[in-house]
Amino acid sequence: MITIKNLSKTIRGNKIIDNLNLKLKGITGIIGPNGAGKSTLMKIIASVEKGDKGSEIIFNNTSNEPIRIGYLPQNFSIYPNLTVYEVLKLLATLKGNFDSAHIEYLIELFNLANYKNKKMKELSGGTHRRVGIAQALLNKPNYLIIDEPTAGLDIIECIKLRNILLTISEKVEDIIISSHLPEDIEYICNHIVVIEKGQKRFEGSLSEMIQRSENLSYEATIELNDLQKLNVIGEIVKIDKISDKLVKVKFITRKPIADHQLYKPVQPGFLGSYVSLLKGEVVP
Ligand SMILES: Nc1ncnc2c1ncn2[C@@H]1O[C@H](COP(=O)(O)OP(=O)(O)OP(=O)(O)O)[C@@H](O)[C@H]1O
Repeated sequence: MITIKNLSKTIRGNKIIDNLNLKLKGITGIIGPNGAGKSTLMKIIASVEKGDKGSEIIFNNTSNEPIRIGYLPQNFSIYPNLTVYEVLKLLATLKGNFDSAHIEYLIELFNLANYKNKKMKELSGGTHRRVGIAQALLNKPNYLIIDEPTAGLDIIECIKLRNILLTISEKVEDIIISSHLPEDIEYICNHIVVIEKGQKRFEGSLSEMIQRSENLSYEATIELNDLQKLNVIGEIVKIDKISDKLVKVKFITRKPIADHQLYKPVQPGFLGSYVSLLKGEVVP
């Protein structure tokens, strides 16, 4: 578990992180809108940056192993003219942990065998991201910090990477993933932190998060032309097209809904709960 106490970060007079207190355990997903402070928080946990005076990050290591942190920054673009193998070898050496068998294991785990001799600048976004996570595992970390694992990836690459992260989770004490994609968090994480404007809006399990916004979520089948009217009643979180004119819409609202023939109460799901939290519909 990683305990974060009174963490603040001020950059040029702006409070980017505002007194965060968190207990991160298992696979934690940090989610929030653009500019919420996720990357800044990840950098501080990875010890790349420091919090303001009085901020504490405590690694509650359950084993006798020394603390080793693996980190994938949001923008991982290094050594464009080196091959995948050369990058892994170089970074392992720099981390003081060159082990060719482990590099081969990571190449296999991340399905990189066909790219071993390709230059970094020749890789697709998905392959690049896989190399990024592989390099974060070079020092056999017990804490893994991955900033936006699926940034810019297509849906198939996203699914592959999520599966790999689940596989890795058995080998490390804690994984912390930040994302602005609800799917990343919903499918991988057992502990969720929602931050906005550097402040905590929620911390807990998926079921606890969903519980917070129960009785706020509804579904209705309406004419496409009526979508704007629904926008006045609540916040639309999902639209499924039924025909050229009809759509099934899921929305959240705190306003009392009388017509339960038209508007049926439904489970909010992760996305509904997340939007409720950001819209201040539920009390954190
Ligand atoms: N070095 C810096 N100097 C000035 N402002 C910064 C710096 N680093 C971050 N910020 C500001 O802090 C805020 C939070 O940035 P951060 O990158 O941590 O957010 P984020 O939640 O990761 O956003 P995104 O999802 O867009 O990546 C933003 O308003 C950003 O402009």
